[in-house]
Amino acid sequence: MKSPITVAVTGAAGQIGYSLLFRIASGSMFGPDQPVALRLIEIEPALPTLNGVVMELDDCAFPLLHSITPTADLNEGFSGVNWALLVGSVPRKAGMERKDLLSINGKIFTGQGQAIEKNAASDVRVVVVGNPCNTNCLIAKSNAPGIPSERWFAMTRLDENRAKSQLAAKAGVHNTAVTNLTIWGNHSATQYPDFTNAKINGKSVTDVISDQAWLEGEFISTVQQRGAAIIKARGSSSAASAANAVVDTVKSLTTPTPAGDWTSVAVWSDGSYGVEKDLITSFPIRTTDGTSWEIVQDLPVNEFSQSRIDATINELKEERDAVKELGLI
Ligand SMILES: NC(=O)c1ccc[n+]([C@@H]2O[C@H](COP(=O)([O-])OP(=O)(O)OC[C@H]3O[C@@H](n4cnc5c(N)ncnc54)[C@H](O)[C@@H]3O)[C@@H](O)[C@H]2O)c1
Repeated sequence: MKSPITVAVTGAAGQIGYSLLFRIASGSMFGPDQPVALRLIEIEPALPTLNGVVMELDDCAFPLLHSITPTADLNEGFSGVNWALLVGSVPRKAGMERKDLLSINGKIFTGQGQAIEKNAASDVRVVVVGNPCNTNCLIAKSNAPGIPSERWFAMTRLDENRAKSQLAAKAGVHNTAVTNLTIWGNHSATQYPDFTNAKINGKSVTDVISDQAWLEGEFISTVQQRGAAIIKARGSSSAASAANAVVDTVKSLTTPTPAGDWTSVAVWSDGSYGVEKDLITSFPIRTTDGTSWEIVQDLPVNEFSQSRIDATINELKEERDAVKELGLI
């Protein structure tokens, strides 16, 4: 038996946590022969609810679940962790400005960044899910300067999965036929799902779907607005699909990418594709060894794509400037 991987999940008593923890504990994230030690981090008032989740995890008798540590103490929660999945954050409420949200959540992610740097294992990798996830990741990373830049990720995989599913439905194929789908930029309504470089059964999407107006219009807006559509339909935000995307994100970062394909995840910009350095931006990413990764280079970016990418990058710059002004980075 392998020795356990230690995984911290913040916001563990929340909606996403309620799906995610059971997927991790069952082996979906790290494989059927990899034991996991879970560190479940919550704010003090949510600990009783978290206790109920722990009881349910116990009741599953998962063979791979090595231990469970529920805690509101960041030092204990991040101690020796190999993966930190930062899901918890405060949702935007009616009347709250984006700046207020950045300020409230910013404070959470400064503290978590510092605690990760102080306590985590030397190989720690961090995936930020709590919104606004790109900028929260930037804040946490800026507060943990000792952790290498390539270990920080923010989640855009749910957007990639949504985009693949929309393209598959339009083309009348199974979603596995859709590959090479990049989400560029911010996980927000400005994100750009790039159909120009995506493929369906190895062919360019634009060769398979001739309805260019749909691709440039409804397809993009459906993906951008999918979160809002789910809130409207369900009365609460996407949770099981978000948890599934966290599983997919970690799996894609820990297993070699299929030849010729890539996945979407927001990473530290090294200036690729003219994106300002240091922004946490979603790019096409691939890994050959499941540890290191690279931004796929030299994809064609036409005028339409460039204008969309510029819009989402501009939003990221505005968020970065706002948190800089607040003294969070
Ligand atoms: N990146 C994505 O694709 C994506 C997709 C869906 C949701 N999200 C985001 O994920 C986050 C969580 O969503 P949810 O539906 O689980 O929300 P939720 O409100 O159900 O749960 C959030 C949990 O976080 C906890 N929390 C708040 N502050 C905390 C802190 N400082 N430390 C630890 N825990 C804390 C809360 O107590 C709560 O239990 C939200 O910000 C949501 O917008 C991101």
